[in-house]
Amino acid sequence: MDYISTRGEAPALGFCDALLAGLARDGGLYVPREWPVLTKKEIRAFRGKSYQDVAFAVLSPFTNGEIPADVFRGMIDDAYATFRHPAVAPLVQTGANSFVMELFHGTTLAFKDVAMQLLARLMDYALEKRGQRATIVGATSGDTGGAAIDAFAGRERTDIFILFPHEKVSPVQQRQMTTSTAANVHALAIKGNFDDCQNLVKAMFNDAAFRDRVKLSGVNSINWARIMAQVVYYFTTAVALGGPDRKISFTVPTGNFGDIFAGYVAKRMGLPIEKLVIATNENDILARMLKTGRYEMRSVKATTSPSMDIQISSNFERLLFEANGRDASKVRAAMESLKQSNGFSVSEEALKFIKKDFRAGRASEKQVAETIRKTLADTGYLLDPHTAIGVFIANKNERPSSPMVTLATAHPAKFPAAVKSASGIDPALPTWLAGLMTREERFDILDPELKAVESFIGKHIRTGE
Ligand SMILES: Cc1ncc(COP(=O)(O)O)c(C=O)c1O
Ligand SMILES: N[C@@H](CCOP(=O)(O)O)C(=O)O
Repeated sequence: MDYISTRGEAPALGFCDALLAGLARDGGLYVPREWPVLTKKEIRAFRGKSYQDVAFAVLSPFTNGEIPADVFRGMIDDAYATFRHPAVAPLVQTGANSFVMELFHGTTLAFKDVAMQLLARLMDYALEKRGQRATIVGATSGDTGGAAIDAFAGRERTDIFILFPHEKVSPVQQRQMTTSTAANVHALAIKGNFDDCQNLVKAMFNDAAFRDRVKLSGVNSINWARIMAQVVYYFTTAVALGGPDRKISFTVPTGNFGDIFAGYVAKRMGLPIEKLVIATNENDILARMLKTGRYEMRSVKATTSPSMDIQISSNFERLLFEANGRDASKVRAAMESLKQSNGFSVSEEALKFIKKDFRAGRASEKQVAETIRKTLADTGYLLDPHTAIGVFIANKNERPSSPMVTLATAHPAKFPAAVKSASGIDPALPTWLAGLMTREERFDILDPELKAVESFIGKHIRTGE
C-alpha cells in the first residue's frame, strides 16, 4: 500500500515517507492508493476487544509492512496508556437513541490527543530508523497545538513550532501551548486568524528550499497519519452499538474536516455508517457548500467554539478527490480557483456523491448556548461549546432506525467562560492540569509573514550535534 497525492503531481510514497512528508510536494494531501476493506466477520470480531486491539487491527494495513508488528503494537499501547479512561473513547447515552462519544480523556482534554500521541511515537520511530531529525510546524485554532506540544515535548529528534492566532484561543488552550518548559517547543502567536496560520504552514511546505533545509514535517490533519489514527474510534463505537449488523450515524463538530473524513474512511473500509453529519458553527462554509455546491470563503467570525473558527477546511480536498473519481486535475483546478477567487464550484455529480454519505447543519451562537443549558437541564450532562454544536445538529438529524452518536471533541473545562455563561457552571480542570493557569508563559508574537516565521524557525532549530 502506497500513498498518492490528491493533486497527482508528487511522487507516490510509502507509509513512513508520507508520515514524515506531511504535505505532498505538489501541495496536495496524501491518501492511500486504495482503501483496505474489512469484512463484516472481521469487524464483528472486534466485539469485546480493547481499544488497543481494534486500533492494531484497523491501522496495520495502512503501515505498508514498514513497522514490525510488535513495535507497532507497543506504540499503540504506549500512546493509549496516556489516556485517563480505560476505554479511551467511552460512550455516554444522552437520549433514547442518542449517544456522545467522549474523545477528551487524553492529556490535553481534546480529541486531538487520540491521534497525536500515536503520531509522535510513529515519527520518533521513522526518524530513529533513518538517523534523521525533523522540524515540525503546525497551525492551530487552539487544540491541535496543545496536543502536539504535549506529545512532542522533550523528544530528541524533533523541534516543534506551533502557530496560533494571537488572542483568539481560550486561556486554557493558550497555556497548554505556552507553559511547556521543553527546549524543543516553540509557541508562536501570529497576528491573524487560524487561516493565516494554516496558510503560513502550507507556504512553508511549498517553499522547497526551506522545507529541505530544516527537514520540515507537519502534525496537522494534512498529515495522513492523523486521519488514520482517528478512524479507530468509529469502529469501536459502532461495534459497541451493534455494528456491523446495524447502521450507526455520527455527527461531527467540524472545522478542518479531518475528524469527519476519518469517519468516511471507516465507511470505505466496510463499516456500515448510515450518515455522517457535518456540524459547523457560524463559520459555515461546509454547510453552505453542501446546500449550494459552492465552496466560498467569507471572513471568519470569532465564536465561543474557537477551534472551529475556520474557513479553509484542508481535508475537504481529500473528499473532493474521491467525489471526482480521484481525478487529480479536477482537484488542482478547484484549489487554483480557491487561491485566485476565494471559492470553487463542486460539480453536480460530485455533490451527489458527497450527499450520499453526508448531511450538514450549522448552529448559531444562541443555539450553542441554549443546547448547553438544555442538555444539562434534561440529562445532567455538561457539554463544551464544540460538542454542543454537534448535539444541536444531531438532534435535528436523528432517525428512529439507527443510533446517532455525537463526537464530544473537547472537555468543557477548556472553555470555562462560554460554558459558565450558558449553564452557570464553572467546569473545573482535572487535577493533573491544576497548576496550568499560574505557570509562567513563554511565547513569541509574530506578524503573519512567511519570511519572518521562516527566519524565526531557522534561528531556533537545534542541529542535534
Ligand atoms: C474541540 C474541537 N472540535 C472540533 C474540531 C474540528 O475538527 P476537524 O478540524 O477535524 O474538523 C476541532 C479542531 O479541529 C476542535 O479542536
Ligand atoms: N481545530 C484545530 C485546527 C487544526 O486542525 P487539524 O486537525 O488540521 O490539526 C485546532 O484545534 O487546532
